[in-house]
Amino acid sequence: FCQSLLHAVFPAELRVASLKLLSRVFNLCSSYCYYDITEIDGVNTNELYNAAQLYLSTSASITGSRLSLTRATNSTAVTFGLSNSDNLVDVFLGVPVLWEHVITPRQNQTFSWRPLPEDKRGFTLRIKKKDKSLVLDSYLDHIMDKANEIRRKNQDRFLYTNSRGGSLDSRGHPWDSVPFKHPSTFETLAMDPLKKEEIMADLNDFANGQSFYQKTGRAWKRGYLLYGPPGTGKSSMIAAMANHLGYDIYDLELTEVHNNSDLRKLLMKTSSKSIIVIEDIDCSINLTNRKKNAGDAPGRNHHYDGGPLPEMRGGGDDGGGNSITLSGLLNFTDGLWSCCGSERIFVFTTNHVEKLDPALLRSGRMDMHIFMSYCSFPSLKILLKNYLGYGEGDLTEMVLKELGEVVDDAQMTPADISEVLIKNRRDKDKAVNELLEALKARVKKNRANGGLMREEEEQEKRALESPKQGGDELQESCNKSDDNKPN
Ligand SMILES: Nc1ncnc2c1ncn2[C@@H]1O[C@H](COP(=O)(O)OP(=O)(O)OP(=O)(O)O)[C@@H](O)[C@H]1O
Ligand SMILES: [Mg+2]
Repeated sequence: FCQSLLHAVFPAELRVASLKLLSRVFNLCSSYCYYDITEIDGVNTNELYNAAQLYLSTSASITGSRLSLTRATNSTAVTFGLSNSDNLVDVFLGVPVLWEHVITPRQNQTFSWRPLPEDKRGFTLRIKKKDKSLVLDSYLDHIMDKANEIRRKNQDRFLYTNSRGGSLDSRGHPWDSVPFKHPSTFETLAMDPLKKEEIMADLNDFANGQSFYQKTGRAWKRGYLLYGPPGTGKSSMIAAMANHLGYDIYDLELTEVHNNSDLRKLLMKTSSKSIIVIEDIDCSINLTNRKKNAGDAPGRNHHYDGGPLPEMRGGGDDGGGNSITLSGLLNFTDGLWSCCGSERIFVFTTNHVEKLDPALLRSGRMDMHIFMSYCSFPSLKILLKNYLGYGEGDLTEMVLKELGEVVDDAQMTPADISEVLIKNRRDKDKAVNELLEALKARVKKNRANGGLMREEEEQEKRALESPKQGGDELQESCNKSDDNKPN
């Protein structure tokens, strides 16, 4: 009754005006200022709202009395949030900041391009007027940074592929994505611990190196070449890298890319903080022999000889089908286009490093060449721990010595060894015995073959450890093999 009386006595305009006046007087007297951060600003989603929610979720979980819980699609973590009208005090650089979450029902739907949620949500941020500059200068940035960090930690990464052969999806994206849930980590990866440390340090330096790259005028990217026989953990290493840094993976299928401009488009649609992978680079595309096959310039030596890249001399594409060129690929990884977006890692893998064009291996192209070798003794110990739970001291000295003696000469890949261990994982003693047998049998077989394979491996490894000199050596050996070829 009172309300209807009030409505009758005071016309609407007067009511609004008096409310405005009241709030002005209140604002003048108050020593606080308020910021509203609404979920939807006009028709756009307000990123700051989402960030604030995530940011507060870390402190809300400890101090809040009534919390809302959410779990995003594909996320493994639950996020805490403030419920309606709940308050929370956050302290930033010694200054207390009060947050309130306000949810009000949305009044009759106004016209918009997309349906809006039923209620309006927003945070109100209260801070002393004297601390105003602090909020505007650094607190909001701090929230955005922190939220991004939390998001990366919570969210499972995505694995993208371009298997659709260049066609776009409804939103104009050339990449398909699936949640990336590979369990491989540096801890489970069997390789020489020192080398592992080196790679992890390199990755950390890269991820924390924003100012370094800016200062030196370099694009914020890094290239790794992983090479070695099948089953030595190249793909596992890539997964471990992504898990270590919390990056997404773009698995680039070169055979599905039709030309250089498609390649560029794909690159432009990758996000930062990602690893772009080209697996089996020697097989996925025939970069070196392309022109020869097309009948252009017969008899050309297809190895890089210091002049312009082979593909550049021909000029243009070689007609239909797949016409990516080496120069196009290098432009993708190295050129001006490589730095649209930042914080990107390129990883190439190959089983036959000797087949790669030396232009790809030149120093500065791939920053780190990582040889994934056959299982060594330290790697073997990691596998024994992974599969059988054997730690330091669980196996007798004698068994360890025996394993150590044969493992190098056996030249078994970690994949081969895993196979033996998985098969017998219910009976640990049997697993170790069988492994010893398998290793010894391999040693015998290798000795019979004269150990030729191993020598070649070593040579390859030496060639790549000193990239400059390696390039020459490699080219020599390639030329030699060319000479031997029947014409
Ligand atoms: N270094 C390693 N550490 C732990 N597990 C390994 C390692 N190498 C191989 N494996 C195991 O062997 C399997 C095959 O390894 P992976 O796919 O990483 O090899 P790859 O080097 O990529 O082989 P390919 O050259 O054929 O692609 C994996 O499932 C993994 O469990
Ligand atoms: Mg692989």
